[in-house]
Amino acid sequence: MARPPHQQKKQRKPKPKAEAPPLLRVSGLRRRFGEVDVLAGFDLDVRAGEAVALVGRNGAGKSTVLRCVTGADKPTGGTIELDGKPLDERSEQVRTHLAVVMDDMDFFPDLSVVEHLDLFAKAHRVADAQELVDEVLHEVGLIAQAGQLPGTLSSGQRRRLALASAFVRPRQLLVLDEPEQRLDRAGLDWLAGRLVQEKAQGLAVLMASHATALVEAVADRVVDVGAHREPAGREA
Ligand SMILES: Nc1ncnc2c1ncn2[C@@H]1O[C@H](COP(=O)(O)OP(=O)(O)OP(=O)(O)O)[C@@H](O)[C@H]1O
Repeated sequence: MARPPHQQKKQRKPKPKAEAPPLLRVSGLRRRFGEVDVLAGFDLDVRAGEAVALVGRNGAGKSTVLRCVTGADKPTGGTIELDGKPLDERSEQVRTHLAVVMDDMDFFPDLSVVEHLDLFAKAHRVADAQELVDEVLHEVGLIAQAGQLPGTLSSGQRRRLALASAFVRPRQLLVLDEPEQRLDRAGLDWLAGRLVQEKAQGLAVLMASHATALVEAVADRVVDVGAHREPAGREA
């Protein structure tokens, strides 16, 4: 039986959700090399749970954006904020937000695969580091190579180690520069699945990529860096 009106629970309309502030906000980013403005006012927002792919021709400036975001390069102008704080603060919070896999990752020549991952996990004070390292080693297919030194790995295995290092540490934003490089078909499928899973867990992904299938599988938004500029050699 229906309750009299004064006893009925009020059906509250759900309040419209204020749009979450972006985890990463890049505003008016400029980077000049010599006489060339590689980036001339680049804007980008990336929200938690979102993947953004930077695409574009060779030399468009994709890695330059990522290098500025990770603090590896210093912009000529503009601002970069991570969780509302200027990136150049390099605060503990900012450092623990970012997991980075760039093109040119170096490894210690005298530390084995498992020692690298242990180092990453323990340096970031991960609880149950050993368990997580073991899980990730299995996941990236490097369990048989756990005791090998980086110099004895194939280039694809080194790429898997670089990716593994991002998955054994805390992170809110994953920055990946052409993560598809040197991965075989199975590796590409695994990576796509893993990045979709990262998003589902509320993490943000920013990657530069030339791999159309990976971009299509993972990215919520695709940003063509330097789309407004002519390819090298065609500029007036
Ligand atoms: N340290 C540097 N000194 C001078 N020029 C640089 C430097 N770093 C990058 N550049 C130039 O900036 C431009 C953009 O380079 P960037 O690596 O960002 O391109 P990209 O879009 O990532 O290209 P690719 O698809 O080939 O990886 C290129 O013309 C490059 O030569």
